[in-house]
Amino acid sequence: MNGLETHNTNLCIVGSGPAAHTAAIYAARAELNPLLFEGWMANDIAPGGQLTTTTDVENFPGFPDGILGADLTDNFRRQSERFGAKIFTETVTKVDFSSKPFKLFTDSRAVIADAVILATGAVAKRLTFPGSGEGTGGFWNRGISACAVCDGAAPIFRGKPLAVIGGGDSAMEEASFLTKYGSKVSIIHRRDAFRASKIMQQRVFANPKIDVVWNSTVVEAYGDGERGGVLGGLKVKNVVTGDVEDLRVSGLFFAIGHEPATRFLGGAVELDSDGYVVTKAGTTETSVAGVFAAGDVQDKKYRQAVTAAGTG
Ligand SMILES: Cc1cc2nc3c(=O)[nH]c(=O)nc-3n(C[C@H](O)[C@H](O)[C@H](O)COP(=O)(O)OP(=O)(O)OC[C@H]3O[C@@H](n4cnc5c(N)ncnc54)[C@H](O)[C@@H]3O)c2cc1C
Repeated sequence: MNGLETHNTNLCIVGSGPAAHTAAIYAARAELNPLLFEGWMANDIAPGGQLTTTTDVENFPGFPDGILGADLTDNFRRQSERFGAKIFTETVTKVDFSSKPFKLFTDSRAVIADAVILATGAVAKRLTFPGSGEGTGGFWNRGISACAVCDGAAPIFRGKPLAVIGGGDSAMEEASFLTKYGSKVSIIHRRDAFRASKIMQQRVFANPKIDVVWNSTVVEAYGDGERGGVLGGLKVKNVVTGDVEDLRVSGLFFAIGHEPATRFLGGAVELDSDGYVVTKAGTTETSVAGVFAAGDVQDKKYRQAVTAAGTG
C-alpha cells in the first residue's frame, strides 16, 4: 500500500500502557495474533506509557513491596511477547475506519485489521518553571507530581505542608485527598474563583486543613537544604500585585487536567467535548462497531493502572 510494508491482522492494538498490554495478553492467548503499536515517544512519553514517568507504583496488586513504573511496564511487555503479540515501536499517525477491514498507518507501515483496540492513554498536563523538571536542579518525582492519588501517600509527604495547582474538580478532589497525609494543603489558583462544581468547592472551603492562594502562579521550586535534592518550597507570584512570596511545602501536585491521545484519530470515532473516546456505558465499544477503546483514553474518572488494565 503506497510503498508501505502492509500487514493483515485480526486485531491491531494501539498503545503501550496497562490497557494495551492486557488487551494484547488476552488476544494473544485467544490466538488472535495481535499486532501492537507501542509508539515512539508518542505524546512525548516513552513506550510503556504514563507509568514510565513515575518511580514507585505501590497500588498495583501483586507487588507488596511496590515496583518501579518502568519495571512494571517492562513486565507487561514481556508478558505480551511471551504469548506471541507482535510489537512495533512505531506511532500510529492516521486511521481509516470508514469501512471494514479498518486501516491504520505509521510512517513505514500500513495495517489492515478486522478489529482495533485504542489504548493510547492520556497525558497529565504539567507546568514548566525553574525547578519543575527532571534531573539536576529539578524536583519532578522528588516532591513534584501530577498524580496525588498515586503519589500522595509516599513517606516524603506525610505530615508535611503540600500544595496543589488547579481550580477544577480534580484540584478540589486531590487537595481533599492529600489532607489525609499532609499537615496542610494550599491550593494555588491563578484566578480569584474556582471553576470546580459548587459542591466540591464547599468541601474544600469547609476543610480546615486546606487554604487557597488566589490569583497566584508558581514561578520557582527550590530544594530542601536539609533533605538534599527534594522539594523544599515554592516562590509564588500574585498576578494582581506582582508580589512574590515564599511557600514552604514538601509536595506540589499539578491538577490542571489531562489530554487524551486522540488527535491522530482525525474524528474517526466519536469523542466527547474534552477529546476522550466515547464508549457505550459498561462496555469498551466505540461509535464504530469493531473499534474498541480501553484505559485512560476513554476514562477521565479513575485513571489508574489497575482500571486501565481492567478495561484492556
Ligand atoms: C506521574 C504519574 C504517576 C502515576 N502513578 C500511578 C500509580 O502509582 N498507580 C496507578 O495505578 N496509576 C498511576 N498513574 C496513572 C497510570 O499511569 C495510568 O492510569 C495508566 O498508565 C493508563 O494506562 P493506559 O493503558 O490507558 O495508557 P498510558 O499509560 O497513558 O499509555 C499509553 C501510551 O500509548 C502510546 N501511544 C499514544 N499514542 C500512540 C499512537 N498514536 N501510536 C502508538 N502508541 C501511542 C504512548 O506511549 C502512550 O504513553 C500515574 C500517572 C502519572 C502521570
